[in-house]
Amino acid sequence: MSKANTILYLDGVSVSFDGFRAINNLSLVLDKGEMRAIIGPNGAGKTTMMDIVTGKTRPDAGEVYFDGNVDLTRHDEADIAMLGIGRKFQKPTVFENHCVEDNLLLSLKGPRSILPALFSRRSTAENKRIDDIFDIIRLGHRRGDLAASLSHGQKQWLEIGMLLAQDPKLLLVDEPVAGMTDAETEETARLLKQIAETHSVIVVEHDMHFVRELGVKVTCLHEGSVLSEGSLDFVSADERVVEVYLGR
Ligand SMILES: Nc1ncnc2c1ncn2[C@@H]1O[C@H](COP(=O)(O)OP(=O)(O)OP(=O)(O)O)[C@@H](O)[C@H]1O
Repeated sequence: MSKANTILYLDGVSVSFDGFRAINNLSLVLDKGEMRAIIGPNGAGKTTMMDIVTGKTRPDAGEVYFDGNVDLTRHDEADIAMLGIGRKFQKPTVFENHCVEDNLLLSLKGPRSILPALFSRRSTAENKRIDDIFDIIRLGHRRGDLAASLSHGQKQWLEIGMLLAQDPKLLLVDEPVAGMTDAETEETARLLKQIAETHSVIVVEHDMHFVRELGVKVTCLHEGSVLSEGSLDFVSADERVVEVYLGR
């Protein structure tokens, strides 16, 4: 298959830990600009797949390409972040003792140290970037408030904003709605759809209501490989998916 229009291309990827195959001949392709939801039972390999993409774990076998022709197996974690892959872990890790706006400023892409980031005059372009991100993460009215005062859901949105500040081409988002209220969950689906208009996104989630709201192609992983892939309706009607995951 051609890698030309892909943002992520995994083929025949395997990795074992102490003889246990966590990822087993995994092939997964994401087109440029696509948002994909990844589902699957605990231990299916979702986190390990993202560890491979971000360079945290090296595959034992297989091809891992980013943005067409960049061989990610030849790059380390720091390189891969610079190349334009941003990852958001499940638990929010914002700078609690800084205000919301400073959290975004500290994350803006480019060589900067903390003090100049906070105290130097900002360029018009930087101000525009920050305003645009505030529009997406729905926190413009909380700019000056301490990050510690945000709700759990708002902290997740702020961290998504911090990811956007690094200007990634591909965002990997791990269980963003765990612990959110229903209203926050629905808003998060809208927010990610907005982000997906200009970025490629992979979202790992167990919340099927949220996955339905996203309205994107779904990949169900099981035992380190793709068990089923297609629309949510297609995947949820797959008896194997019901057996190992949805029916539980
Ligand atoms: N560093 C490691 N050393 C040993 N085993 C590991 C390591 N990382 C993952 N595994 C094992 O690999 C398998 C896949 O784990 P992984 O965390 O990728 O699954 P997951 O789909 O993300 O699950 P969850 O939904 O619970 O987060 C599990 O059986 C796990 O115990």
